[in-house]
Amino acid sequence: MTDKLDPNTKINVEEILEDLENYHPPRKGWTWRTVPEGGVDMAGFHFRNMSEPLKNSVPMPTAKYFEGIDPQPAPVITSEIASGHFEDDIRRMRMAAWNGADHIMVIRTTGQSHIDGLMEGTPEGIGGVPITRKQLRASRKACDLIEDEVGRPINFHSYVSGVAGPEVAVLFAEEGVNGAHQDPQYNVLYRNINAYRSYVDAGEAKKVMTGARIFQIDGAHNANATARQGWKVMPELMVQHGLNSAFSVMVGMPKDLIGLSTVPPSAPPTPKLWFDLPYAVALRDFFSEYKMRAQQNTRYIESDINEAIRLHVIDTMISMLTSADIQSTITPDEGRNLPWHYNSVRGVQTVKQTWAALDGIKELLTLNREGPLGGMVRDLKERAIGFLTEMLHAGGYFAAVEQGFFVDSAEFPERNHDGIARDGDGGISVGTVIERDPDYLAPVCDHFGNNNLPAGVDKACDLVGGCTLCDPEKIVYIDELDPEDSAHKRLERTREYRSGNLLRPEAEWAGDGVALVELMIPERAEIAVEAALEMAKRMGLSDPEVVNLQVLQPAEGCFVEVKGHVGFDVDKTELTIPEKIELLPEEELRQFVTDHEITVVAGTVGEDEHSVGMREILDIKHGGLEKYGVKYHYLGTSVPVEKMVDAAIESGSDAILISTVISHNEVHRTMMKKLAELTKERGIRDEKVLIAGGTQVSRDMAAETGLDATFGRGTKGIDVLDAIVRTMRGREQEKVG
Ligand SMILES: Cc1ncc(COP(=O)(O)O)c(/C=N/CCC[C@H](N)C(=O)O)c1O
Repeated sequence: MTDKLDPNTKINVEEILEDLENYHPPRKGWTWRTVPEGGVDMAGFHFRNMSEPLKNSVPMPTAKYFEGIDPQPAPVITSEIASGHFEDDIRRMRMAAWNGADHIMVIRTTGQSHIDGLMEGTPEGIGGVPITRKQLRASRKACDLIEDEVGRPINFHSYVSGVAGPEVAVLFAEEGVNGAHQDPQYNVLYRNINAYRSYVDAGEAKKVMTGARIFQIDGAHNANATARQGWKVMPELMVQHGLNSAFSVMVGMPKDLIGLSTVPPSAPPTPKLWFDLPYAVALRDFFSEYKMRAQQNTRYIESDINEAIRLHVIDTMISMLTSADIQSTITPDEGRNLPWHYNSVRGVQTVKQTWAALDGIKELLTLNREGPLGGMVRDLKERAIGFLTEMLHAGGYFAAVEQGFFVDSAEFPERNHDGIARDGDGGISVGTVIERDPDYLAPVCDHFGNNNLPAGVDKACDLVGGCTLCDPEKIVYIDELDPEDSAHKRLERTREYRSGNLLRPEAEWAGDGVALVELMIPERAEIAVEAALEMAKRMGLSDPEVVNLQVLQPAEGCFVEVKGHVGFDVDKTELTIPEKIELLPEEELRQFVTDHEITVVAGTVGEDEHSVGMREILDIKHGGLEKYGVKYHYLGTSVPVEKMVDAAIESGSDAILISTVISHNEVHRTMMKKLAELTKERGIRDEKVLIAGGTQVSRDMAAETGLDATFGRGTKGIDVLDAIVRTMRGREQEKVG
């Protein structure tokens, strides 16, 4: 079994699944990032809100301008995964971790809350992953390898809720799950599980989670997502946070394990900050002793990924203006499909980029609590306290639930009386709370409520020689219940696409063949949809589906995104992979230019009037040679090759750059060969670097035409400079011998 991942080798999922019956997690409990007191310094930049950098990671694309740095925000960053195939998600966890996530949160399969026992094996999930012992062991085992590879612990997370809540909590404690949602209000309000049963179960679950130091996230975010107008439930959200936190403390959970799941509740086009900032401030005023798990808005995201990303940037900014111990991401495509792995990465990048951009913001800006913000904060607090007070007058929590206090569409104290009411004598599992006998005794640890331990017994499980929470060897491991509906069967089907030679695009599952096409259709929406589907079909995409349409102007046209499946495989052994050109570091190129005062002569040769390409190579505007200090003499277009050579001699230039776009009758080759021959005739071939470029020119033409380097489409100034420097340096080294 590999005990270390190689960054250049795909993770071996089959190997992860081996010997799981003997796997036990190397540690239990939640881990926070290491945040150096004095900040973090990278590439000459000082960061104030960052944690230790990673050993291996994928920096942002623009990091290449800043020595490739990849600063890591101080808070834990969450990536949420829900695909139904945990075996495919293991690779996605690795991608998320390399992009900066250290909290992998796995959504459970649809309806798992209503299953009154533990699921076993590795069946396929819908909208999420069946959380089972085998799946947890495989995922945690993969996270062990991935955290070692990136150089930072990973918190694996799922959900404790539903009628099997306590059993799931024990399973998580046994298997080293590091974080879990646990909030009895979730059962009551969103799964209609009997309220009394939910709180008794929650007591047990919280006790067990505490024993294993599993970090708890509450469920208040669900009210944001469920309420008709997300910002109207702000007073209630603070009450919901309070109820779960207070109950958790009563059960014995330490406050450093209690996380408030807070979502900035509104979104543009409303004046978002006037709702979300006062709320964020009021919440942190009330609950300063607890941990803040800031989420991003999931209620007001539609099918446009860019709109979602912009919203999430603002949500992240609100975290930075207030505080976040965990900054959770919502994949920007959650408003249109189950999260695709490259969108999970985009979600993490949103936090990384925003955090770096606004690093230290609280040292530059202070929240003006003397202005309207102070009043709005106070108003929210008063409303929350009023809500709680009215609950007491109504007869307490369970009575308030029965009266529909929660998720009412009005902002308390206004009421529309359309909240979620739950009958204390109703709901799933009603009447299943059984009072314990006075002499009740269970020989298990971390057990909630009265457990009459005999005198002199410190640990309950001493009575039976250890329980599964203390002695993992006592855990009964069930491998598969249905070998046909298992990860192994699915892995057989996808092996060629994961470790063989066949390639298909994928978005969610290995080999799913999903591709996304972006089109601008110059027509009104109802026509644009049908046209886009027809075009996707003709491109060979099967089951095409429009996943996003943005009207650019009702008559002029629409931007349309179409998802579909490709029906072919690409065999990678049949691909010609060009050798990778490693450019010299930019600073090295600049220094060489300075030391040698490099000058070039440039022009378009023959009867050829194309000038744009050469200008792009020369001018500073798009990263031309000028950007690196190179001086140039530009001779224009339709320049005779003789004139280029004369000019190079007269000016003492180091290089001659010719552009030759026209290629009928191979005239571009003729021009290139002529330049090489002419410099030889004039006895200056080894003094000048000879370079040609053009739309029909390719890199391998240099050898056949006798030039030093030749370039085709997409060439940048730095590519040409790299060739000049390498050629000149090579000649210098030859001279030295
Ligand atoms: C407090 C609580 N308990 C259980 C479950 C899961 O319950 P089931 O297995 O779907 O019945 C949830 C789910 N939350 C929705 C997604 C998470 C959200 N996007 C987040 O990032 O926090 C929950 O909130």
